[in-house]
Amino acid sequence: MKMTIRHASHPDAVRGFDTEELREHFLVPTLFEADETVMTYSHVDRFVVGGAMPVAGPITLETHKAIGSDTFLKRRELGVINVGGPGRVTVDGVKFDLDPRDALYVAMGSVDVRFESLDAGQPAKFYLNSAPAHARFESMKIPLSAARKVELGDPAQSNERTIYQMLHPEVVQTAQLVMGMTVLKPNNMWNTMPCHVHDRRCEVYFYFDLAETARVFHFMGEPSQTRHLVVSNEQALISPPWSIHSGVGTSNYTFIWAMAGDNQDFTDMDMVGMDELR
Ligand SMILES: O=C(O)C(=O)C[C@H](O)C(=O)CO
Ligand SMILES: [Zn+2]
Repeated sequence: MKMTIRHASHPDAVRGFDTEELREHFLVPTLFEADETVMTYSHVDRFVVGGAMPVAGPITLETHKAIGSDTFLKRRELGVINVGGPGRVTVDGVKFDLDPRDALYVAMGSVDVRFESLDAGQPAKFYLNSAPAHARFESMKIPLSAARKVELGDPAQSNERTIYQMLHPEVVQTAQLVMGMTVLKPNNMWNTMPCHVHDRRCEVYFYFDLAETARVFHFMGEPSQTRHLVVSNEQALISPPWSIHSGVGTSNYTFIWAMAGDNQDFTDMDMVGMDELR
């Protein structure tokens, strides 16, 4: 396992960051390496974001000193969404086959977690989000078709999109993880604008379905001090609770969002008026 540690940042400090510092603190540039688990541990809500891409054989979820337990999920829960070819996750001997875009919730206390691809020519890419848990719920597969679907946006604002709420209290019980996927329709480039902050939860974004030369300009920062990160395909970023999170692409794209914190209420957002943005 490869592990990078990120510390939490105070908004007053971030005001002075240049482009490189912003990227070092908030962008997660690499998630998928063949036959590796690549993880970033953030001290924002102790959120772990990572990827597992099994090619030559299965990958086992290992623990790390940062996790502080003899198994990764002893005091944590895990959300998985497959963004590659067909794959399988085996949790303590129970097999969950995940087609592209399917999700899996893995319960706290699960010990033996293995990731494998079902077609070596088209490896699975398991995008991983983990947060501390206080109780064990049941591991459960959430096929894309079982997600709670919300249609949003307007072609006049270039933001028509479908939100698939996958790890959501109305779909599966979790301790704190909330997770899903937003698919922008063709010719629609904006997500989450008008924007919001939600101080009760952090949010982690993972952008994909982008061509090699396409980019998303992800907006962050305090409403009165906005900054941006230029994001390529299959990169993630950590959005601290005090930050807006919104983006515009050079083409349409898909992203996975995940939240952890004091509540699981998707609608608990503090909307930011357009006249507040600077
Ligand atoms: O497209 C959107 O709008 C979203 O996907 C919103 C995010 O899920 C979000 O910010 C939830 O807090
Ligand atoms: Zn949000």
